[in-house]
Amino acid sequence: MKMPTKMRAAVGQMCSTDNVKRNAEMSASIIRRAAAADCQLVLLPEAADFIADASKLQELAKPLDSNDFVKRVREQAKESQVWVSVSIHEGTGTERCKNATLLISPEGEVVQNYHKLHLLDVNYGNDGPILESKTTIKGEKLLEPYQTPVGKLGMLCCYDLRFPEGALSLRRQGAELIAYPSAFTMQTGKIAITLPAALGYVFGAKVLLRARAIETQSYVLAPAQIGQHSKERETYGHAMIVDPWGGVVAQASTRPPSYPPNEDDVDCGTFVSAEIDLDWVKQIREEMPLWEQRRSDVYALV
Ligand SMILES: O=C(O)CNC(=O)[C@H](CS)NC(=O)CCC(=O)C(=O)O
Repeated sequence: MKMPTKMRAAVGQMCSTDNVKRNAEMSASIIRRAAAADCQLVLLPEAADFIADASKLQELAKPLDSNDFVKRVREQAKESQVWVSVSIHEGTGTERCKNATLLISPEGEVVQNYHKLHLLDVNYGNDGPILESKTTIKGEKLLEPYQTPVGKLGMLCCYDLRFPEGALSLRRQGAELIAYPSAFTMQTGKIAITLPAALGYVFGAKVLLRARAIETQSYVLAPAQIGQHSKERETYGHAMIVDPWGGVVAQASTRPPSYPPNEDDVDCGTFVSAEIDLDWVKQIREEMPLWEQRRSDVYALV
């Protein structure tokens, strides 16, 4: 009998605050509900553990072996019997943390820990300057795509989106799905398009997420933070799933949760899901064999 190849993945959208315990319960709630909706893989956004003032980093960023947030998410993955990916601030015992994306099995084990390669050190418009490297140690390697029931999952994170080499390299290593857990800034969320000016703004990251999906012929999974996290921090949302032709097949509501947050409402996170069709991925790659047509005689391959 042919194994079923159509499975479901979910991307979460939430508004993490400096209340780690609450963020853990919000994460668990998304996992529980997505599992009940027949998803085998649930992705939670960047900084799911907390979004807080840099002065609180030392206190809140815990190493993996003593991290109550991670413990709670692992328990829920096990209870709900799903694969989970979640991004956190991993404490290192130094002044800076690592921007870590964990992959957790349905047994509740952490099977991968990817550290964000590209840090958001920028100075533009109303957002800037932002210096992620002040608080974060950058990662040093890509991890080999991991075989999940939904497909081979390659891990990247948020700002990594702007460096297509990472996605191309993961595809070369066999990725069928590429994850970009994110906390998009308000300014990069919107990019101005000049023609026609009347249309105003399009969502910049959406352009990039679709480009990464099209050029790697892979599903792109982007869970996201949304809304007002504190007086100072706001993110853009737009959690989405893009199919390997670049179609946005799922996008979360653009409505942010209320601020200040209702601390008792741990079910205010949302998720959207999509069917993942690996037969189609295979077919697209056969019909348009980009990886056999690359010109290594002309340019360096990633
Ligand atoms: O650690 C935290 O508190 C949460 N992390 C973030 O918000 C990170 C770094 S500050 N955000 C991004 O990388 C957005 C990139 C972006 O928006 C783009 O490339 O368009």
